[in-house]
Amino acid sequence: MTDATPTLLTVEDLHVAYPAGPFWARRARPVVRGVSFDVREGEIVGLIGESGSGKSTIARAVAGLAPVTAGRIALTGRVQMIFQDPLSSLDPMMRVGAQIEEVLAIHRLAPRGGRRARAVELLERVGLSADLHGRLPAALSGGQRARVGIARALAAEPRLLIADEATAALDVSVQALVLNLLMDLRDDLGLAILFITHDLAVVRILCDRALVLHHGAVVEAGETAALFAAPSHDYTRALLAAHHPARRLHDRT
Ligand SMILES: Nc1ncnc2c1ncn2[C@@H]1O[C@H](COP(=O)(O)OP(=O)(O)OP(=O)(O)O)[C@@H](O)[C@H]1O
Repeated sequence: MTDATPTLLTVEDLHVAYPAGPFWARRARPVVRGVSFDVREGEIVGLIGESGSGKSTIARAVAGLAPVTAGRIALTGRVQMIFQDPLSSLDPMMRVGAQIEEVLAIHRLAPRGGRRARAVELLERVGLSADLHGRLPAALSGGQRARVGIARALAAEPRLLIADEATAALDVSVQALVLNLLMDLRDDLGLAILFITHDLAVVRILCDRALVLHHGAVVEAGETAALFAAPSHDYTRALLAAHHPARRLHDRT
């Protein structure tokens, strides 16, 4: 990563508020308050923070799916999201290959006659065999479904992937394989990834940089190694301590 690496996503002073209260007294409840960050090509950026801190809302805002009340989002190229539970994001009645081909058709990224071959290529790209093309999602393992979710996202040829707790439901060993796949995709395609997670161990392995969110605001941001080694904000220290009982004991003495 150099200064010349292109920036794919710029978020500036983002504010998001959801409608709240009864219909006769509607008001806006702010959940993201003045968040700014950028993501460069080939960079994996972690978004961490407690439940309800606004991580998914920021992801949805980048994808154009949240009620942005102020700020600016500038995105170069397409963004695709991958979710924790591919069973709910994949169509249970549709064969895996057809779901990938559907994305190719929507984005006009392969001629009708070439879609099947491209879908198989994408399955193989994520480490799945071509014969999964004709299977229904329910016939796959959790790890296979996670890979199909990634293949489907890749079909749109995004430059940025947003992974919202995408590996949280997987066994640790399967999770490691999927994280390796994401790192390979970053290396091979220059894909940037915004990775939302509760799991600080995953952030440490995967992310170049991380942003710590607290009540809808970024309280700390920096390179992952530096952030973990010397957190400067009390909230980050608390977050790290909660995940590292040994550190907490050490800090008490
Ligand atoms: N569609 C919605 N309408 C109203 N409020 C919402 C909506 N989506 C989220 N919220 C609220 O916005 C706040 C931020 O939620 P968000 O899902 O962004 O947090 P998060 O950090 O991703 O949490 P988690 O880690 O639990 O997924 C929460 O208080 C949540 O209840």
